[in-house]
Formats: sequence, structure tokens, C-alpha cells
Amino acid sequence: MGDAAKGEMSVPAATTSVHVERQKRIFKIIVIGDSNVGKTCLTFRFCGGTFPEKTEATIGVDFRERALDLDNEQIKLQLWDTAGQERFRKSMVQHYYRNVHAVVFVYDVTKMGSFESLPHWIYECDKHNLTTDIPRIVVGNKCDCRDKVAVNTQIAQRFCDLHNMPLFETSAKDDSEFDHVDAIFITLAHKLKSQKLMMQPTYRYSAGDPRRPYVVRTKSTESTRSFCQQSSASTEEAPGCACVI
Ligand SMILES: Nc1nc2c(ncn2[C@@H]2O[C@H](COP(=O)(O)OP(=O)(O)OP(=O)(O)O)[C@@H](O)[C@H]2O)c(=O)[nH]1
Repeated sequence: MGDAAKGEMSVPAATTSVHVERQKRIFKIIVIGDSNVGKTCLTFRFCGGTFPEKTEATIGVDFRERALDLDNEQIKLQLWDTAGQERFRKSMVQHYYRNVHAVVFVYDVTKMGSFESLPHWIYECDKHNLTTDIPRIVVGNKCDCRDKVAVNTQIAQRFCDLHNMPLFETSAKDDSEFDHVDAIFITLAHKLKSQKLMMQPTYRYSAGDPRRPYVVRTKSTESTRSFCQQSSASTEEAPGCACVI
């Protein structure tokens, strides 16, 4: 009698090899605020290391990424530089707010109007179900324009305290502030890294491996998170969730 007839199945090697490959955690950070406050320049400064000579109004969204090594873990920050102008936002808005891990609100310290718009941008986030447990920070940009400052630090600080967000004042333009821009995003990265919400390290399994976890695409950050918490709690053999962002 053959093995199969005895009830034993021979399993092809491809399905048994646990090809586990550690992947970088990717954190999606949206950068929002009025047009012209310097969102493109800040993200460019952090990801590219320089201040762009010339920028044009962002249409829809631009992406910039930077890999970081934090405490021996490679992570990637994916910055979504969003359009400040309403007419360039319309078609993309749904995409901005999907599976966001952190929000950076930017205003221009020389334009009171851009600071006064912050409640509008906060409301936008709330409307799209970005809960307050997602790290949010406020950046007052263009501090190099010292003689044109219109938004006083104390007022900005009071606003941020009220909304429970840290405030950073900096300049994407001023070369001496380069380290500061870096520090702002790296601080955020540390915060994200320490929050083990949905972004457990993911593993790549061979196709057909029964241990391969489900991959879900969902529109809601909240439901993604609760799914992931449930799945990692109930699936002993799947060491991390494989949510796709
Ligand atoms: N002085 C000074 N100018 C800056 C700074 N950051 C940006 N700018 C200038 O501000 C203008 C707008 O910068 P962007 O980065 O394109 O602004 P944005 O917020 O991305 O604008 P949208 O794409 O329309 O939403 C450009 O002329 C930049 O050169 C800064 O730190 N200091």
C-alpha cells in the first residue's frame, strides 16, 4: 500500500519551507496645511537634504520617502506632501487619509491666516476618522523670516496645548535648521516605532504556505487596526499582520 493510501500526504517542499523575510515597517505620514506654507520644502529638506530652489503648487499629492535606522531597526517614513489648494485636492482627498500613521500640520509663521486655518485642517482629519491616538504634530515654518513673524510662539503654543499636540518652529530654508527639521521627523518616527499598534514587523511567506496571513485592504484606519489586533491575537502562527498600506 502506498503512502497516500495510508493517509499520509507528501507535501511539496515549496509549501513547507517557511521563507520568512523581515520587512521594513513603513509609516505613512501626511503633511497638511494651507497652500504656500512650505510643505513641499519641508518634506524635500527631510528626504532630499536640500531646500528646493523652485517649487510649484502641489497637485494632488507627492510622495517622498526616507529610510531610517532606529535602534537597529530599519524603518521607512513615507511622507505624503498634500496640495494646500482646494482645487488641487478634490480628486485625491480619499487617498490621503487612508491608513495614516501620523499627521504633520504646517503653518507659515509669517501668515496669521495659515495658523488660523489649523482648526480647519484638524476638522478635515476628524472628518476622515483619523483618531487622536494617531500622533499629530504642528510645525510653524519659515522661522528664518524673523522680521516678518506674525504668529507669536506663545499663541501657537497655547493652541497646541489645547489640542494636545507638540509644536515645532523651524525653517526648511535655513541651512542651520537642517538638523532641526531632521529631528522633528525623527522624533515622530521614534514615537511611531514605539507605538506597536498595527505595524508589527511583517513577514513574507512563500505562496501556498498555510501560515501566510490574510492580506486586507480596507478604507478605514480604525477597522484596519482592530482587524490587525484581532488577527495577531488569534493567529498564533502568524507572527505579524500583513496589512498593506
Ligand atoms: N523663507 C522661507 N521660504 C520658504 C520656506 N519654506 C518654503 N518657502 C517658500 O515658500 C513657498 C511655498 O513653498 P512650498 O513648499 O511649495 O509650499 P506648499 O505648502 O507645498 O504649497 P502647496 O503645494 O501649494 O500646498 C516657496 O516659494 C518656498 O521657496 C522657509 O522655511 N523659509
